[in-house]
Amino acid sequence: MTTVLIKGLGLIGSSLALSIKQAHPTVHIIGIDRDDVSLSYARQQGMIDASGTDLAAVASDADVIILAGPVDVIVADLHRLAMMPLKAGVLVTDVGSTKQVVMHAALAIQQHGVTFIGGHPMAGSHKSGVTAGRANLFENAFYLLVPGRTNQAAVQRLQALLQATHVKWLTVTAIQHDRIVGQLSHLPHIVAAALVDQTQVALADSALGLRLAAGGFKSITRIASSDPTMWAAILMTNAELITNQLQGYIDQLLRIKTAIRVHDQATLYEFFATAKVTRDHLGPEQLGGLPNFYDLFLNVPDRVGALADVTQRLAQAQLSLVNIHILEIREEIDGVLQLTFSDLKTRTQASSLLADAGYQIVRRN
Ligand SMILES: NC(=O)c1ccc[n+]([C@@H]2O[C@H](COP(=O)([O-])OP(=O)(O)OC[C@H]3O[C@@H](n4cnc5c(N)ncnc54)[C@H](O)[C@@H]3O)[C@@H](O)[C@H]2O)c1
Ligand SMILES: O=C(O)C(=O)C[C@]1(C(=O)O)C=C[C@@H](O)C=C1
Repeated sequence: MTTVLIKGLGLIGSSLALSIKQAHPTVHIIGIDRDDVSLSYARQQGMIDASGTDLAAVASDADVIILAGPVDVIVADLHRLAMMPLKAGVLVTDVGSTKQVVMHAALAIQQHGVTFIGGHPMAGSHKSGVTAGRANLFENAFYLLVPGRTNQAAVQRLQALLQATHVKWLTVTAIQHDRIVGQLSHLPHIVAAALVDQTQVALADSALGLRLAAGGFKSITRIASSDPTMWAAILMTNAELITNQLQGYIDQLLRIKTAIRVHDQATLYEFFATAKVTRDHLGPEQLGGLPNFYDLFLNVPDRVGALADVTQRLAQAQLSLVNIHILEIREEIDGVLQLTFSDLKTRTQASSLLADAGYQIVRRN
């Protein structure tokens, strides 16, 4: 029997537990968390088979250890694991959002012959905690691996364990990881939080203030609802790269500020036009899109029952869906629904059916 230990049963830890159970129902999962309520919930939901609060008490039982707490906790856990007896052949991995600091902390267990693979599923949510966990959270997302000198067999062992995540595996170095993810994830979280905080202060004297926020403000600031403990740890463990990237962003804002002040229409046009071209090419398929499957993207109105209407129509016509994903739903504005089919014929039939029912097809690929 394989025993998997997951430390940190929040959004990511519980989602991994669910997907492991899906592909390997006989795997014995032990969950560790400092929060007893999360552990009871996870046991009730069948995400885990056993629970504990002390890493030292159960670490030596595990064939695989997944560290899924905030990055600073992952670092501390790696240091503690280096002092504990572990099973021969144990595979240790993490899910932290920064990798250089984690890989450095893993050196101690690696020196004891333990296999460590740095990991980071590039999917998540602004919601945190065990109740937000979903087996399909990572579907279509990139799952970045930093195997270092780990052999390919260990990488394949991890990928087989996490096969039901349906991710796209990608190997990177820790520095590559932190630079790219710093720009694509860490910086945007700072921008979102800064905008919310600054707006709150700027409109504090207005009775309406933030209540008037519409689609634009809400879509750019969704991630400002993320967990502050997790984000403080991320910024502190990727500080140098992020401060440089933040400076690049501040420089860009200052350039635009000047263009606005001097009424430099050409610069302002260029600013928006360049961003539009880049963003338009980052189509929904790059946010998801199962390889070798057939996607249909359609606009859905922001009204109760729209999602149910689409799925019911498909079910009545016996058109099977592989996956359904809401890419964007904004209040009072159409959202985009990604429907994935296993073959072209079904996708073509679904496309005609939904177009006939009045849905606007955005694209097919
Ligand atoms: N949220 C995302 O979008 C996302 C995506 C990819 C990776 N990550 C990374 O995954 C990790 C977990 O993030 P999450 O979103 O699941 O966070 P979360 O807040 O949902 O879960 C963290 C869990 O760890 C537990 N915990 C915290 N400190 C602990 C300690 N000292 N001992 C025992 N348990 C402890 C908490 O009780 C909680 O259940 C973080 O390192 C984060 O950077 C997050
Ligand atoms: O979708 C979200 O809400 C996320 O914030 C997910 C997100 C990100 O895209 O920045 C957040 C942190 C992770 O390390 C990876 C993914």
